[in-house]
Amino acid sequence: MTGICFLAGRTAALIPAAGSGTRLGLGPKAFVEVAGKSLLVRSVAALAPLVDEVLVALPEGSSLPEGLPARAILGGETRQDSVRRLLQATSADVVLVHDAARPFLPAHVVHALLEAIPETGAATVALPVADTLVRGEAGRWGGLVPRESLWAVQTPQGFRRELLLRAHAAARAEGFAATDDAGLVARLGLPVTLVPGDARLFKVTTPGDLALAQALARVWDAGTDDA
Ligand SMILES: Nc1ccn([C@@H]2O[C@H](COP(=O)(O)OP(=O)(O)OP(=O)(O)O)[C@@H](O)[C@H]2O)c(=O)n1
Ligand SMILES: C[C@](O)(CO)[C@H](O)COP(=O)(O)O
Repeated sequence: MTGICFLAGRTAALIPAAGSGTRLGLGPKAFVEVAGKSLLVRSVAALAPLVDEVLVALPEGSSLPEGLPARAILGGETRQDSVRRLLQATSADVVLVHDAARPFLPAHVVHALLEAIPETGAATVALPVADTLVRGEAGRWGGLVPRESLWAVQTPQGFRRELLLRAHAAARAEGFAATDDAGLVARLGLPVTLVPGDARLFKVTTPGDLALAQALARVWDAGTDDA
């Protein structure tokens, strides 16, 4: 396999990029550009050197930019559907699922994730919560939520492919929907390793996130941050 030598077999990056970007309001989000490069191009470029193949789930009627080192498939109705289709389109032994909407992916995070996968077969990048957390009740302070032991889940998430296929099949059979893939594995009662993530891995979801991404791109593209 390419680059990483502590995992046996082939590794594929699976990039769900078929969302409509409703909260951002600029059309299909993966094609929105930050400093001249789309979120999708940035995510593929971060992963392609570290894996054997890259597969991308796209919205109907769209195609990959020319020259991008990736293969496209048609995405599904939901993120979960898109990831299931991606899983079915590869025979890799290990898969890394990464949101196109998280364009700033440091290589050291991918290395740490790949290193963590063999122990349990399932691992996700996540960040310990740093803010005070509170329940909102009708717009008022409804009570503190202790933040100790709480992590905010990011992507990439890495799995033995067979394990994630099993988790997706079980979820589909039972009509269960989760907002991420590690949650489907955890739901089977199986362990998921948490790998410390990175603040720069935020998901571009709202116009405010896009403004942050434009600012970060200036140092990221100049190579003047510490990634
Ligand atoms: N049917 C879908 C829905 C989402 N995604 C992908 O899953 C990732 C996380 O989804 P999100 O940030 O929610 O993107 P959107 O669904 O595009 O955003 P919104 O919910 O605001 O419409 C994105 O890379 C998105 O393209 C996908 O592949 N297929
Ligand atoms: C997968 C994910 O990015 C982990 O935090 C998140 O759950 C995606 O959520 P979304 O509502 O589909 O953006």
